Amino acid sequence: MVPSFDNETSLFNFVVRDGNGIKGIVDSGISNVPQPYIQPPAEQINKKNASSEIPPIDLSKLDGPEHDEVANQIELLRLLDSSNMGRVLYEKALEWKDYISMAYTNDDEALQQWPVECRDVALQYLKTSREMVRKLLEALLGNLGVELDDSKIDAFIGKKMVNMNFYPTCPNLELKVGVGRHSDMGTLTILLQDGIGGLYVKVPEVVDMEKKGEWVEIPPIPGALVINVGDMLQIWSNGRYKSAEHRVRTTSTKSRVSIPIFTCPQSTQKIAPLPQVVKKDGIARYREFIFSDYMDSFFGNAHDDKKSLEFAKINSA
Ligand SMILES: O=C(O)CCC(=O)C(=O)O
Ligand SMILES: [Fe+2]
Repeated sequence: MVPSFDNETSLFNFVVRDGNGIKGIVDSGISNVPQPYIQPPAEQINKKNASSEIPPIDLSKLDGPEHDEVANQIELLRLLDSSNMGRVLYEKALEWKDYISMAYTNDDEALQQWPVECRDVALQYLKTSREMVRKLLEALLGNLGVELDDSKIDAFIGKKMVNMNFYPTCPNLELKVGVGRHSDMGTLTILLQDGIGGLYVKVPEVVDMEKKGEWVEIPPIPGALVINVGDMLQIWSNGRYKSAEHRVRTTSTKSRVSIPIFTCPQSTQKIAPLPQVVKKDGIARYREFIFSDYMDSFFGNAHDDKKSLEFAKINSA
């Protein structure tokens, strides 16, 4: 039976006290991680080799004389980037995290339906980020020669979701559990992480960069947000922006919190590479489809090597 979360402690009691979440399992005093949560050896992160040299970008400079330079840095993100919205099934291992997903349609509904413990702060975070997301999208599309105006914005980010992720400590198997590799499905993901670390991005094989094909850590930087380009932006850009594969490692000593905002199109939105880009490229690398069909395919398959994008790829392109 689905429990009802209608007071300030019922959600906590269900997940933690009654042991239905990962934190509940850990608090019950287990000494071994249950098998379904252990990533297969090939998927485990070797922390020693995973390093990071990715500098943060100061987005406030988009409004000043350094606009072009910063827009170019954002352009570089296409090499590294990527929304999953509730990926649970079909992974190689279950995720070592407790999380809630709060889908946003309007303020009234959010205030009615989101958990009372966090709805105000989550709504404030969503609203505070709105202008920044818009500027970012403007810069990214501007780099492709596409102008973003109010009439178009919903086609790109008409739907939003705030998640709150809690990764409890993992008793005895450091580095072996977490969140498996995936690219986010939507347009842009705005990720706030605490100071613990453990987020890794894979540098694509196809770029001329020193660490190509390697997993690099995206260390927490106070005051910085991580921006992931999602699969939809890869498709709209006809493959110029790459949605990044990323994954999360948990540790045996410190729990971790992250709060992504996923932005994506409405489920009925038609998606296809932007005509301006196809014209320049002389070829469309992805076919047209409806976003809900992409979601079905995304959630129905494991996320190796960004296979989710195969759904839309034109193989002869
Ligand atoms: O916790 C993180 O840093 C990333 C979480 C993530 O990738 C996701 O929820 O899609
Ligand atoms: Fe993600």
